[in-house]
Amino acid sequence: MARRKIIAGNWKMNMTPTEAVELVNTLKPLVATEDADVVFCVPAIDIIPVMEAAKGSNIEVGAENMYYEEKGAYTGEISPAMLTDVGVKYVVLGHSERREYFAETNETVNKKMLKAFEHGITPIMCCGESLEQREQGVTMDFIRQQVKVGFQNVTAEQAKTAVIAYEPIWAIGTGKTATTEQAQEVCKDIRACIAEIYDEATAEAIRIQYGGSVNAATAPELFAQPDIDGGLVGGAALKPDFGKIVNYK
Ligand SMILES: O=C(CO)COP(=O)(O)O
Repeated sequence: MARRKIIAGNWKMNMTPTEAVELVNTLKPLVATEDADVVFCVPAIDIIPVMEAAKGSNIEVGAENMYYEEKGAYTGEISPAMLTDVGVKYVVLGHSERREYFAETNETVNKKMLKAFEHGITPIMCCGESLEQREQGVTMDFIRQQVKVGFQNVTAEQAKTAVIAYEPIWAIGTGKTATTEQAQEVCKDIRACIAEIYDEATAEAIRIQYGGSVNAATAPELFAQPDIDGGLVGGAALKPDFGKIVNYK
């Protein structure tokens, strides 16, 4: 069974609601395709205007984060029900920037994963090593731990619908894309890890993206790899180039 590609933009803390609507209007015709799922993961305040602007297009809207409690005294947080209420289908969880600047751990990512599934939101769970870890040769040990803990108590049926984004930290926003071989190797190992936790059928179904300085030039080769099912794109998702990335073939 061929997995459907999923190409997502992670806008990070860019684009005011006004700018967001302009960007969607620019990108809408450029990202039209029937061959892949196209997701714009945007800041919480942009979600509703982006959904309005994207109406009638193939663009799905995702969030960049979410809290794991249902509701209550958690100043500044966004709940899963707030996202589903406006039709959000995806949420990026455990991005390395959230792990680094907002103290997210494998355990909090796991809590968010379970909540996302409970509410029918597809998580895009990020993992990836630092340059130091790569140089020390512990890349896969580190990522396996992120995946194992992140998927704790997630059922095989849920895991089949999940998305994992492999994002080497040293490749994010640096212009230094991992080589195709490096990216394919780790994505293959992540799939093997899922097969160990669950079974072959789950490993075959789960979609694994590569992220880190993906651009229109590198996307075609990366996305042609057997274990890379698309990308999570930062900087280039804010430009017309995102249309070329989506229509990489
Ligand atoms: O972090 C990323 C996507 O989540 C990658 O960002 P860049 O594409 O800007 O390197």
